[in-house]
Amino acid sequence: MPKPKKTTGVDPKPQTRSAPPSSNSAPTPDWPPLRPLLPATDLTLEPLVGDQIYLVRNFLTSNLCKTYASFLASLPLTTTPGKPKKDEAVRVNDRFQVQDARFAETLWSGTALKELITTRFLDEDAYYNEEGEYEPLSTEQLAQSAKELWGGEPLGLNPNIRIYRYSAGQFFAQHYDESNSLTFLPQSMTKAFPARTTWTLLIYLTTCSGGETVFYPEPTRNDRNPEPISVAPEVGMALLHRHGDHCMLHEGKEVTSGEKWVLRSDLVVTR
Ligand SMILES: O=C(O)CCC(=O)C(=O)O
Ligand SMILES: [Fe+2]
Repeated sequence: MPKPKKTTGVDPKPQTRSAPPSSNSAPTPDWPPLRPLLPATDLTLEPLVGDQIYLVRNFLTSNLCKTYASFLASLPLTTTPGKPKKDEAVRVNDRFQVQDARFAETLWSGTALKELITTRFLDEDAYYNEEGEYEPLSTEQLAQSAKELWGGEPLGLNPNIRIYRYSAGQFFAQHYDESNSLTFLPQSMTKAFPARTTWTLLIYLTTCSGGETVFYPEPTRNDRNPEPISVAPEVGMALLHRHGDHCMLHEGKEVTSGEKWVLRSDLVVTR
């Protein structure tokens, strides 16, 4: 098997809310409003592999996904070449990329994501002491746990928004996602932070045949031949996986029928 590659395609230039769009980026789309949504209280961050992969089912409603898939089809998507540049993973899909800090902020705080990531990321067990009694965490304890899980204090989402459409025959070969450094200005603050991305966010807008995102755990002494972990796209499901130094090898399997639409960003935390 050829050595898996790192992906690029992430604009490493620092971006802030007030930064003018860079000349090589597309004009920001007139995104449909993110409604209807389920109330945040109906959603959970479900650990698929603790500390590595989390799912949020029904993160976007199926009506909203339909609206988005047809809206996104009107954007100028470009087919990535089958022959990648040196050191890039083979990736064959249609893609659209834009720097849009405002949309990234809406996706963060206009949905359940911010709440799930900053306050509702712990397992039930974390709230029970050794005697089995319920013991709420202090604000400081919660912030410390968030920092440990997310690799820093969560600030928001990467303004670098990527849209993928995979039709039958298209795929994204095995690779690791890289962490990127950026300067980040959260909506509610006046000061920009040195920041970096630590987790990949994928939001599936459709289902299809094939097209699973498959993760390959590293063999360990206890498990020399771990089973791959396969996630089949579900309408409106969000997937978060750790990237950078602790990224699991993964791929987007070939779509065999239908279309797989994915919206991608990354979690941004303090550096
Ligand atoms: O489309 C997928 O299932 C995987 C996408 C991916 O790995 C990426 O965007 O880096
Ligand atoms: Fe990836």
